[in-house]
Amino acid sequence: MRTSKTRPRRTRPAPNGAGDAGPGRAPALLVLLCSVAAAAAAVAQPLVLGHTLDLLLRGGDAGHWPALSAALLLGEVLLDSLTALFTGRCTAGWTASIRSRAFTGLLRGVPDRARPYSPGDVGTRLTLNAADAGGVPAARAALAASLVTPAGALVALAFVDLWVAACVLAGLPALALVLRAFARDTGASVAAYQRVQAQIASRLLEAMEGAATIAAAGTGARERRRVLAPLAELGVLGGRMWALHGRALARSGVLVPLLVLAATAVGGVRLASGALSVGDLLAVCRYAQLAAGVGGAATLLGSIVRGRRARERTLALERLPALAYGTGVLPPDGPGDLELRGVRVLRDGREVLRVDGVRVPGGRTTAVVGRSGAGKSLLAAVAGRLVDPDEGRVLLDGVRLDRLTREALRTEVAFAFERPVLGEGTVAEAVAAGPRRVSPERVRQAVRAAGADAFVRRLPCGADTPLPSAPLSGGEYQRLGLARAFAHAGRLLVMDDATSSLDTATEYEVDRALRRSVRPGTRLVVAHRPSVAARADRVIWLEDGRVRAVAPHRELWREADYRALFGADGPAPRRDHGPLPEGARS
Ligand SMILES: Nc1ncnc2c1ncn2[C@@H]1O[C@H](COP(=O)(O)OP(=O)(O)OP(=O)(O)O)[C@@H](O)[C@H]1O
Repeated sequence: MRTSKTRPRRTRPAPNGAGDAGPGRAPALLVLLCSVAAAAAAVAQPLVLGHTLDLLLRGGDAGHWPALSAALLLGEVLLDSLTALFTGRCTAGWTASIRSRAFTGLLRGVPDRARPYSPGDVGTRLTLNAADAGGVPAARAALAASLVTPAGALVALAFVDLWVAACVLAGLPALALVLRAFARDTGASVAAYQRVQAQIASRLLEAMEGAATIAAAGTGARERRRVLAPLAELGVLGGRMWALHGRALARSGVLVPLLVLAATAVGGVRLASGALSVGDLLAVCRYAQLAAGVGGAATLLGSIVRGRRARERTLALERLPALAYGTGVLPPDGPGDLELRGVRVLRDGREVLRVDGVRVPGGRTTAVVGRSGAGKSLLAAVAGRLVDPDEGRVLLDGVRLDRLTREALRTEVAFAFERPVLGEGTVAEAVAAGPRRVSPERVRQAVRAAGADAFVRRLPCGADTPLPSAPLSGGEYQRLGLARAFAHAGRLLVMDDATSSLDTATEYEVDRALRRSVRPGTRLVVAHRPSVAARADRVIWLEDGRVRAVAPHRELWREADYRALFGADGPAPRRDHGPLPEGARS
């Protein structure tokens, strides 16, 4: 096995896309400012109200004090409304930014590396988790402000009466302990809860995708049990979280009234001794309540803990390894010679592909065959650099693929897949979408070459029919994927089982049209049918991730093992297998 000395550049984490650095500090700062101002108004109120009461009790003119009390009350209401408004904006901004970073990372990531994340899991991360994560900056600002009220209340209390302040201060450590225990215990439960939530979403999505299979097999009840199986664990975890929350609230629910009662008692004694006025007692009771309000931080603390876990989960998608591109370009008018040298692909510590010294001649068609799991799709992905090999190098016209710019790579290498994803635009837009603009004429030509023109004409608005409202069969949809690849064909076209849903006659027609009317170039075709292998100039035969042979189909057909690949037994036929178009063989 030859391995390259200069390893190709490894994957690296995707950089953040432009414009998704988040809404910055401003929205959270606004939340902080408004809530601190509201807290300040709340703290000032008892002092002003107490003083107003004393003035009124004395029967004199209270002057501007009643108006000041009313203004403070109004101001607090207004500031609370502004806090709610800015909290919503801040949360929405951060949610959008976190979601878009994760989404960008997901789209940039090497597709093969995103495989462990099921669609349901990704859906949960991008929706529920992103929303929880987006709430953290506003919750953090609100938490900071929520500490201003008790702290301000304590200072004001000390200003009114030191004895009552000392009494409240003595009770606060117990409340702080309750909060600490809550934050610590909640963290673990929240992480597990989010994991199980994602598990249920994944299973549900799988079941929806396989609805036809489930209906046909009559396994609906079993599937329902499977989807809902993690529900019991979710219930336990949810119960545990609520119990923690409830316990924290219950403890602070006992502590807070006790603290207020103690403060009132001390204030009463001070009133009796003449050290406090009635207005002062009113202020003291209110301040004791505000100071003990530190317990309300438990809810905010819970949101922050939950949001931080959710952020980690969501942004794990941003950190998916992405391909790094070079600055190289391909020599103009190269024939499209592809070469794989010392290529090794490892997954989970296992070698799943090893290809060394294999050349795919330019301008010819090479089929890749092998049993299921032999490594055909991986070879196709490595050949067109959807995945970098862990070792070795792939060269197109003598240039390493990982040294090419993204543009050079994607305009010269086109892919067609078994199950293309074409988006929600019109048929024509779907075919035209790609690394470069293509003319409407080229789109029409590609649609014809893919054998799709007849059914596209029958659509309600022809090629202008939006895909979601186009009643297409699997094979028809597949042909639109082929048309897109044909429209953007460069010097290398990789077709990974891209004609699997076509009947043999249509497949043959598509092959003829491909040779006649699509830009000539190198074709690498993953094939399951002998007819496709027969039409190719050469065949790469893979077995257990290794190349067993590279030769024309007619030569390989002499081997029983090769014939067995296609379910053909018996002795080798004297003539080639499958329909051979003119000029298809060298
Ligand atoms: N991301 C991955 N993680 C783990 N194993 C992987 C990954 N990608 C591919 N493999 C493994 O590599 C082997 C080759 O996979 P590949 O999809 O290339 O097979 P294939 O020949 O195209 O099969 P089929 O004809 O069934 O599509 C399989 O054993 C597969 O499980």
